[in-house]
Amino acid sequence: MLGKLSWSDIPFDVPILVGTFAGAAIAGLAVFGLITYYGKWGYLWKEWLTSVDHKRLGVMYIVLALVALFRGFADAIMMRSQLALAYAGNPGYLPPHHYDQIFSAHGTIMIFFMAMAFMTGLMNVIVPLQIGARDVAFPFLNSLSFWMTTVSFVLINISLFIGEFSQCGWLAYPPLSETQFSPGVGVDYYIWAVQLSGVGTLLTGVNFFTTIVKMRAPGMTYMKMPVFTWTIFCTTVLIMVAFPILTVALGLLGLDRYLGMHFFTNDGGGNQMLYLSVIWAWGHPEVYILVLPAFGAFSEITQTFSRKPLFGYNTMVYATCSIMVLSLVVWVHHFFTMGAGPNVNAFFGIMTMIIAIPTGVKIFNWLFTMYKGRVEFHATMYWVIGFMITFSIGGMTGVMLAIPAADFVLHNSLFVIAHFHNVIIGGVYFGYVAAMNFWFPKAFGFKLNEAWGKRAFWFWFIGFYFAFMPLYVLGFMGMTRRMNHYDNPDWYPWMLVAVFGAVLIACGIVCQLTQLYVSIRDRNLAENRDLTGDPWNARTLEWSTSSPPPFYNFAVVPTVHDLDAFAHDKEAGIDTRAAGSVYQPIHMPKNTSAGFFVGAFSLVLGFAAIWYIWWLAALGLIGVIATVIARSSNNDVDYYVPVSEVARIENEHTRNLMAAQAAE
Ligand code: HEA
Ligand code: HEM
Ligand SMILES: [Cu+2]
Repeated sequence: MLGKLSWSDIPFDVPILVGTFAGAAIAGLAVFGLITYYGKWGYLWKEWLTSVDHKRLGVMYIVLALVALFRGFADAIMMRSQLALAYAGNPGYLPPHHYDQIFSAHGTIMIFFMAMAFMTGLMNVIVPLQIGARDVAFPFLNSLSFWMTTVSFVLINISLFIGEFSQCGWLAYPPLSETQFSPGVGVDYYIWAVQLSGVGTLLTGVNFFTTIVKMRAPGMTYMKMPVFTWTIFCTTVLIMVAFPILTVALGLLGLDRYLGMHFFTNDGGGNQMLYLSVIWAWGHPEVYILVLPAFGAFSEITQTFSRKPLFGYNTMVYATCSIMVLSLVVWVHHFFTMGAGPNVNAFFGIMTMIIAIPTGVKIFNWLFTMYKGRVEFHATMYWVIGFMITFSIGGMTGVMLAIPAADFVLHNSLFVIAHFHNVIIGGVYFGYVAAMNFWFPKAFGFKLNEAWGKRAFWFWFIGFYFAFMPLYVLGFMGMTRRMNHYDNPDWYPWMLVAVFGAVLIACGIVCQLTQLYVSIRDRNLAENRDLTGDPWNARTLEWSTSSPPPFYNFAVVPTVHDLDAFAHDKEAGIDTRAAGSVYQPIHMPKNTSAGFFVGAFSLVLGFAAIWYIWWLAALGLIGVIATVIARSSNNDVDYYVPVSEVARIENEHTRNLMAAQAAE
């Protein structure tokens, strides 16, 4: 009846998990109780959970990302403290099978649910506004993508309390991940969670690609598109090229596990090396999917806070496109040691090193943008400057790894771990946090507190160096990755430094939470409110509408005359909002619960398939198909906002604008 599921799969004997479960249950009940107490269920359901508004979906993605950050960081601090203890005969507090699940969950969650969700959230909030559109091309699909991502994250968290998670690292290499060596449900949890979220990401890629190609405001040619939109454009291309590869790789692994096929086993004619090639053909573009939007955010922020147009817009665009193309031809650098031969390794090594050129172009463009600018050292700029320093170091160590001969020594060592946290934290995470500080007033109408933002920055920045520089040293000393205990006394002091760094990062996260709390508390103070819609005197279209923007974004679709459309209009004295002009009724999509239900049924399908509960899996699948049919046969999906409503909202914004001007 319940497939493989039985009481013994609930880990009552692991105190950490029971404690976590109790904590999560209490927190969940508290949230549930508060929403019920304040009678907010209706509001939450109608305005948020069933919303197809890109801005709201974006905010929900970022909330998901922050939750994933806590979960991923909890795993990280457990690994760091284990390795600060588990030395010279002391086994530490995490048995190997648990430790292995932790690094696998940490990597999977941080990449798929922290970084990807954060990035998708940012593109949702910003891109349609930046190109002068009223929504994305396929609003319902957007909601569906969000729910696919969310249920996948739920699925991973279920694995904490029912069964186990994969012990095979964030990419589940066979043969370890085959049934023979991983007979439990851990790898199946991994496969289903990543597959479902991958579907969501692919749909997002198609959606935003179409949006950018088809829905730019009149006059916005490709070379007048804001840099952030350019980076998202390249990211969506990479998503459309790379994510199907991931789906196939995991699909084949799933066939091996579920139907006893032999794609990646050594017997029966399969070959595990094939898996490495396929998974990295997705995996390497994936890291650029994450970092390109961060580059876009840095470009917007640097030009705004340097009070200058971006230095070298054209080269920035060409550099982004070259990185996009090059990132598709370097994947073999992840398995130089596999034995493809010196010629193959040389080709991929050289291609990898070439990426340093367009990336360097970008770094120098940002520096020249700041050069002779009136740089305002706003909290947001701290993250940008911290990024330029940290990312350059991480990029250089990447170039070291790109030398096949050097990689033969460094592969699988902590040097690699140090390299990629160096680029991911210094590049991706710093970029997203900078973007959040920058665009927060646009999304909510008030600014984030600067003092706490700076404190968060310093903790993260210094904490990063303490936590990860020791790993470079340890890598040179020969310490391999994914170790759960060791005996070498020379390694021990460096591990203590690393755990100290992780504690500093924890303080950084606490400061970020405090920043959010303080900003929400003080949101009505005059200095925090953004009544103008343009708090930073910025250059692109999203700042030309109110903060937060009305649900239709623009009452009158703006016409673009130049690069940095809004800056141009401000200088030319053009009233971008065309206030007083005759409004037209606005065509908008209606909210729908279909995305939520497809997500919910997918969760049932995934969970049931993991546990071999086939009748339930069938029900889940039928639910998905039925919801899709119901949605497709529903013609009542859109409506027109009447002119009177538009005029009311716009007049209110005009009043705010005038009040703000009078206050100045
Ligand atoms: C956002 C994520 C991100 C980014 C941007 C990068 C960027 C780069 N990465 Fe990294 N990498 C990862 C994430 C990332 N990587 C991950 C997650 C792994 C490991 C996964 C795993 O095994 O689990 C990995 C692993 C990895 C390996 C495999 C190591 C191994 O397993 O043995 C290699 C080898 O070539 C490599 C190389 C590079 C290079 C050359 C760059 C370049 O793009 C860097 C370019 C940037 C600069 C060089 C700095 C700025 C430039 C200048 C200031 C100009 C002057 C510089 C020069 C002339 C050198 N990376
Ligand atoms: C916030 C601070 C962070 C700390 C302290 C931290 C710490 C760690 C540690 C200790 C490991 C295991 C190293 C080993 O194999 O011995 C690890 C692995 C990893 N981390 Fe992080 N990490 C952090 C943030 C991140 C972020 C933000 C990401 C990605 C967005 C990330 C992605 C990964 C990945 C992909 C792995 C590899 C997992 C595997 O081996 O399969 N980490 N991290
Ligand atoms: Cu790579």
